[in-house]
Amino acid sequence: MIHTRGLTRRFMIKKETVEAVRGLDIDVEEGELVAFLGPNGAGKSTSLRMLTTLLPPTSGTAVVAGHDVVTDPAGVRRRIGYIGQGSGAGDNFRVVDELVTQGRCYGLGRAAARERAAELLAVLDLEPLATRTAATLSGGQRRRLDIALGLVHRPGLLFLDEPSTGLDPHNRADLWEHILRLRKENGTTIVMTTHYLDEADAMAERVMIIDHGRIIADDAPEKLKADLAGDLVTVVLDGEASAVRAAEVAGRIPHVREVTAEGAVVTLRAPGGPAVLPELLRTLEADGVRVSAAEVRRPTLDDVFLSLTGRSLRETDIARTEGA
Ligand SMILES: Nc1ncnc2c1ncn2[C@@H]1O[C@H](COP(=O)(O)OP(=O)(O)OP(=O)(O)O)[C@@H](O)[C@H]1O
Repeated sequence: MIHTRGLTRRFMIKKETVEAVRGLDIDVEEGELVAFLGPNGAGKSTSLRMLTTLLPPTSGTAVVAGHDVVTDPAGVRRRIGYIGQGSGAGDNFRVVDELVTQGRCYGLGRAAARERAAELLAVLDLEPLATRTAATLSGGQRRRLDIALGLVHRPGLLFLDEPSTGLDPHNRADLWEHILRLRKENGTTIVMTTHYLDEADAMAERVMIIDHGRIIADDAPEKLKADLAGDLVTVVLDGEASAVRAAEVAGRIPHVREVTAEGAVVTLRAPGGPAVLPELLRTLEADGVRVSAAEVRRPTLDDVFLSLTGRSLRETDIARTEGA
C-alpha cells in the first residue's frame, strides 16, 4: 500500500535548513493499522503530508496505493482518504449537505451522492445530527463528520492526523469504536499520527517511532516493549546498606540491567520482571536482607522511547498540553 525510499523534506527558515524528514524507508501492507508516534516536531505530520501529496518531497520516492506521489498525485488522491488535524467541515453548512457536496466533488451524481451521504450518516451514527450545522456539533461528533467526509469515495487507505486530539476519554473511545468497526467491515488500511502513547499502544498493530525526522523503531507495540524496554522492578528495603547489597545481588542476575540504588530503593530493568523478582527476593532473604515492598511495572511505549533516546515522550506531551 505504501512504499517509500529515502523520502526527505527540508524547509528553509530564514536561511536555516530544517531537516523535517530524513530518508524515510517504509513499507505498509494492505490492511495494516500503523501509528507514527513521536514528540512535537519529530516529522510525523510532514511525513503524512508528503504521503498524501499535500507537500512535495525534497528528495526520495513514495508510491502510495499504487501511484507515485510526485508523478501522479491525482492518482494517489483518488485512492486515499485524509483526515487532517483541523476540521474539514464548514461551520455554517448542514452535516448532510457537506457529505453530499463532498460526494459531488468526487464525481458522484446527485442521487448517488445523497445515497452515499445517507450510508455514512448511518455508519458513523450521525443520522440524528444530519440537519444540524457543523458549528453546533460537539468535538467528538465533528470528528466523526470529518471521518465521514474522508470516506465518501470509499478509499482503501485512510490517513488520520492526530484523530483524537482534544477529545475527552469518552469521545476518544467512541471515535475509536467507529474507526475499528469501519476497518473490520471494509479492510481499510489505516496510517495515523498520534502523540497519545496509550492510543498507539492499544490501537495500532504496528508503531513507527519517529524522532528528529527518522524512524528509530518499527514493530508491534508488544514487541517494542519486550525488546527495547523491559519490565521495571522496584524493591524497597529497610535502609541504604540493604539497598546497596540488593543492587549487588540484582546486578548478578542474567539479563538484568540499569540497576540503581537510591536511598532504600533499588530499581532495575529486566525482560522478564515477574520471574526476576522472586529470584531476587529469595537471594536477599537468604542473605538476611529485609524487603519491605516490591513492585513489577510492565513497560510502556514511553519506556521504549526513553531507552532509545534518553528522553521521555511523556514530558513533551505534558509540555504540549500545558501550552495548549
Ligand atoms: N511549513 C513549514 N515551514 C517550516 N518548517 C516546518 C514546516 N512544517 C514543519 N516544519 C518543521 O519541520 C519539523 C517537523 O514538523 P512536523 O509538523 O512534521 O512535526 P510533528 O511530528 O508532526 O509535530 P507535532 O506533534 O507537533 O504535530 C519541525 O521542526 C517543524 O518546525
